[in-house]
Amino acid sequence: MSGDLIRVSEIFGPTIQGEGALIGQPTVFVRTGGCDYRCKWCDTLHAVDSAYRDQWCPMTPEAVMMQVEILSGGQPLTVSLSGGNPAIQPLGDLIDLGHAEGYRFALETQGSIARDWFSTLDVLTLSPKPPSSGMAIDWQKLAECVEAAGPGTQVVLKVVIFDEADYAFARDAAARYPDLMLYLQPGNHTPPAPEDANGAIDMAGIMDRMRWLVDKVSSDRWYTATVLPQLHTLIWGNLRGV
Ligand SMILES: C[S@@+](CC[C@H](N)C(=O)[O-])C[C@H]1O[C@@H](n2cnc3c(N)ncnc32)[C@H](O)[C@@H]1O
Ligand SMILES: Nc1nc2[nH]cc(C(=O)O)c2c(=O)[nH]1
Ligand code: SF4
Ligand SMILES: [Mg+2]
Repeated sequence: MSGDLIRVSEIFGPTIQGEGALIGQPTVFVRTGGCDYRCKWCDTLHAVDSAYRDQWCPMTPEAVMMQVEILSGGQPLTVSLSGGNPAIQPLGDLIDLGHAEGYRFALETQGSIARDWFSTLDVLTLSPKPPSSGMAIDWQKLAECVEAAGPGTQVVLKVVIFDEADYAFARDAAARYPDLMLYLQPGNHTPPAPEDANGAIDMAGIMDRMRWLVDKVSSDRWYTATVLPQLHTLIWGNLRGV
């Protein structure tokens, strides 16, 4: 048995990756519990708020990998590590175990904590939080995450956009990292309450925001940005475990 225990909120799939660089690709999710942020609009509070920690399960890397193998039918695919903030957890051994069996690993984090094992990931999505989140950006920490990933890991940026200030923030992020792909994702202003597993969603409102975002990117001639909705939200709304 190896390493420290990983605090797991849920493991589910296979489903498709609904966001960003790997959108549409089959994946199994490992969602860790606990986060150093409290974004106003977080859509995953059941993996953030410590009121739900009794639902989080400490697991060995071997136990997590066994669950991933059962869900994937033993056929290697990309494992998506999310949270909460998965950077809080000791995930290096899990990544090594999975790699030995042909699995790939993508991780989503806000960029507040850098880990040396970022360099063993296949894809690192950094999602710095814009003003609407109520969180303050630490550009130095984000830079440490990019540096920790190194040349062997594909690093991309993904920014959630609710309003003009968020859009300006995304432009700033793009200017700081002109060589990284940047995904703009319209915010879901109707995120689920943690106790509500099937919450309804204001799809028309999200699509209005998506159109506004496309119009802005087009009229600004911002041709290096990629605008994508949360595909899983379009398909399943706020349903959990998909
Ligand atoms: C739930 S977070 C977990 C990983 C990490 N804590 C982070 O924020 O990147 C996964 C992704 O969902 C995005 N997200 C969270 N709430 C959202 C919302 N209400 N609308 C759109 N995207 C949201 C986050 O910005 C992040 O890119
Ligand atoms: N299908 C699907 N795609 C996702 N992309 C990012 C997710 C997340 O909550 O981190 C997520 C999720 O929960 N489901
Ligand atoms: S950083 Fe991610 S998981 Fe944490 S509160 Fe913000 S959106 Fe939610
Ligand atoms: Mg989500």
